[in-house]
Amino acid sequence: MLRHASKIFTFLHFKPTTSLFRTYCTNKNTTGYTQHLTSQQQEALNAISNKKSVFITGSAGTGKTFLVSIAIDILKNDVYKPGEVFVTSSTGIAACALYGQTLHSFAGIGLGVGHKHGLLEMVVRNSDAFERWKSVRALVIDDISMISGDLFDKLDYIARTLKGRVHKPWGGIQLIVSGDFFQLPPIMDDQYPFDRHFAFDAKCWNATFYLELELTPIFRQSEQEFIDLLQGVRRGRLNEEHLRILQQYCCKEPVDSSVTVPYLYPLNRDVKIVNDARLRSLNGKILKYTARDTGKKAKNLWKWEHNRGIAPKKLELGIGARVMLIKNMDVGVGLMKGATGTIVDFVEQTGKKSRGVFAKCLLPKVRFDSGLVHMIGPEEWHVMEGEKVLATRKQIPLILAWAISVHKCQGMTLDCLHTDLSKAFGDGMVYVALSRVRTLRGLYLSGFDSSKIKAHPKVLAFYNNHFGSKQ
Ligand SMILES: Nc1ncnc2c1ncn2[C@@H]1O[C@H](COP(=O)(O)OP(=O)(O)OP(=O)(O)O)[C@@H](O)[C@H]1O
Repeated sequence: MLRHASKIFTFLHFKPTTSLFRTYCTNKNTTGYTQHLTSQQQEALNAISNKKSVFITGSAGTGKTFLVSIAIDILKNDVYKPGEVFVTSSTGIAACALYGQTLHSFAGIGLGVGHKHGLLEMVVRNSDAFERWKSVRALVIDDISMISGDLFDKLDYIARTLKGRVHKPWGGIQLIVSGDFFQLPPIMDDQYPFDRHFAFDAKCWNATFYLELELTPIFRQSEQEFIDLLQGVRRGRLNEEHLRILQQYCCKEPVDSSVTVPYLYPLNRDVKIVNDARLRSLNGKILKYTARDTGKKAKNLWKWEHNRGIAPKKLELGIGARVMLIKNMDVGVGLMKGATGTIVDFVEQTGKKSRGVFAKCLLPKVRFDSGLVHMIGPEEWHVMEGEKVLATRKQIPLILAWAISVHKCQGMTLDCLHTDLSKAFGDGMVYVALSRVRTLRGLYLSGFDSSKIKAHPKVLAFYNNHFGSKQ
């Protein structure tokens, strides 16, 4: 009781109290969050509310994204004007989750290829991008692991020049950067100088941050042996005990045959083949849902954003289809991103909510694995530029879920998953896949190859040097 009370005490004594309390209440009302902040999370928010640049890292499930969403609220409401805070991510999926845009589209640098002077000229010629750089006072970058050090330095150069403060890192813009370098790395490309592959390799990295913080308590998993195993996988170091546990979960079949476990594939191509084949094998009627996209400005840009976002343009569903919810609807009753279930019916829906968007106004009724049966109506996704809505997509918040890609499930928490670790490629992929699942009981492996579990030596060295974390 005392412990609980003191946690609330520290929570309420965080400055600015009003904003955090508002965030907390907002979260509670709309998504059912009821968490209290850890002292590390509070330390980060203290620095952020004092306009310091902060790098937040930590293992999967330590609450990085959760913390960043609170930080955004504080920055927009208590530190700056909403239009001075820009929220970005390396991928459209993560950007949509935080109601932001990709870093590339914020910056107005196209693919970001070429010399920094050329990119600066590109920004100056683009009045919208130029205006964004002029207005931005705080820039949030989530999922930093997929941004290269080369790009990080180029953006620092653009910021210094456009802000007219060439001696200040990022021209004095406050940076809130989060991510885990042990997860998916930047796509290898000849254009990146090898010595500046990771963002932490950037020449400006050390000068940029006032605080670099590694969050340690893990919230997604609670079994200690699973947490230890995941830490081993994260660092590419598996001991005999970890290998024995993975072996034990290899080729295990679901005990309850009525439970269908989603299969995680590294490649989208494989995901589509499996889902299409399974949908057609149901031999039932297939209903097609086409998303309604709106937004006048930068049509190509938002199409590009959405295509990397999570709501599909075209969605095919049928009775018996395995589906996954891709948006938090009501966390309190279990309608959260990542919840899986089966379509049991289609229900005719008249009225405003479904008008004109979906074929025959039939909405899917899903029996979730939790037992909850719920009709799923359309939801909206926005591509934001600061406070401005650039584009909106309206679609049923479901995807077929016999198979899912590792990239699509990033940031998600799953009750169970099936994967073949021997097919993984690249650093971090095995770790991202395994760390989605809450418990070892929910893990089904059809193979694993211990040589595929590896961490990049530079990433290991970065964490050892910066955080002294050698666990
Ligand atoms: N202080 C806290 N107390 C309790 N739960 C928390 C706390 N902070 C975060 N969580 C919960 O932990 C879970 C994981 O958080 P989140 O998705 O933000 O982790 P993450 O570090 O971004 O993970 P990943 O790297 O896999 O994307 C969420 O359900 C979140 O609500």
